Amino acid sequence: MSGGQAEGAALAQAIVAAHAGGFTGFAPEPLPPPTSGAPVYRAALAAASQLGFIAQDAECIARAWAAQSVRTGRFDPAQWPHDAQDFGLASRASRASGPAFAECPQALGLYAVLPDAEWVGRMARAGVPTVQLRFKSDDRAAIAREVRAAVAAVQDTPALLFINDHWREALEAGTYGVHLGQEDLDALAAPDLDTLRTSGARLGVSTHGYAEMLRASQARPSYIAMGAVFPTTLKKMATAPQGLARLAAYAQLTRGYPQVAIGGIALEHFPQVLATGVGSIAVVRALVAAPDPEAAAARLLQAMHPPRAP
Ligand SMILES: Cc1ncc(COP(=O)(O)OP(=O)(O)O)c(N)n1
Ligand SMILES: Cc1ncsc1CCOP(=O)(O)O
Ligand SMILES: [Mg+2]
Repeated sequence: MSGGQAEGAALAQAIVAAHAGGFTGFAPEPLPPPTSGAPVYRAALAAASQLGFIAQDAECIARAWAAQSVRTGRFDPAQWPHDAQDFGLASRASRASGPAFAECPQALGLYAVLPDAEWVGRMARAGVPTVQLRFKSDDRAAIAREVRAAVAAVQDTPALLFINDHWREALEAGTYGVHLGQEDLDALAAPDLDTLRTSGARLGVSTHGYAEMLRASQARPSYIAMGAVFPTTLKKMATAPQGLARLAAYAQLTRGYPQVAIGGIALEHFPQVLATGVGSIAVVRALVAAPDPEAAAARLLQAMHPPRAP
């Protein structure tokens, strides 16, 4: 090992030593091919891989760490990068990153993701402030019907309605917003994204790690969803559950956006999830699999807004 390599390995070990206690529970990932020779970049790439970040996220972390050390003029292994500029995360506030989607509340509160319009109406009437129709079907007529029924179901309630996947039907029905996954966003042609944005509909985007957050920010959506935080049986996830420490890091990075945490979140997790700073928690099974969904909604709403200590 050359002197330079030994120095790089020592820097990487210093980062791992400073953060292994926080980012626990992930097996090391293979070291991806480096795209820069900068010593801090290389050390951070090795450290992030050792801490279990997948290649595309390790690359983002390494680049951010190098940018941070240039910006601050020093390298501190304890200072995990959190600055949006160091990551190249597009800001919602700055017009320099392009036009943004319409705003939604910074804190969307309890967010119920629901399989059909009947559930949407039921949870809206139970006082859930944000609801999503996640109706999985290839039948265009059935989709349009269900979207219209969901719009009607929230009409006499203050609930904000997002439609998952079916953005054209959502626009036709004039819903408050649309939720898209990364693949949906990638598949959307630029003119369609413009149509969606100029319609005034809010856009939420799913993310599962740093690289997807940077990608999502390019669209300057109304909110960024992050997960899965914990294991979920509802959906096959391509990435491991991210856990609370990563969620806290993601929330810090994306604090210019309203944030939604999702995935395996149950009542008992609410205090720790809220402590990461996210303004919204999305759940499926905690409501639809509950023996009494209205009572479950009341408990989750209370956990979302715990009374302050006197
Ligand atoms: C609030 C919220 N976050 C994430 C998702 C997941 O959406 P997506 O990635 O589009 O996956 P499907 O739900 O379509 O399977 C969501 N629906 N809501
Ligand atoms: C749709 C979706 N996207 C990421 S996790 C998830 C499912 C969340 O369901 P649950 O709250 O029951 O784990
Ligand atoms: Mg989807």
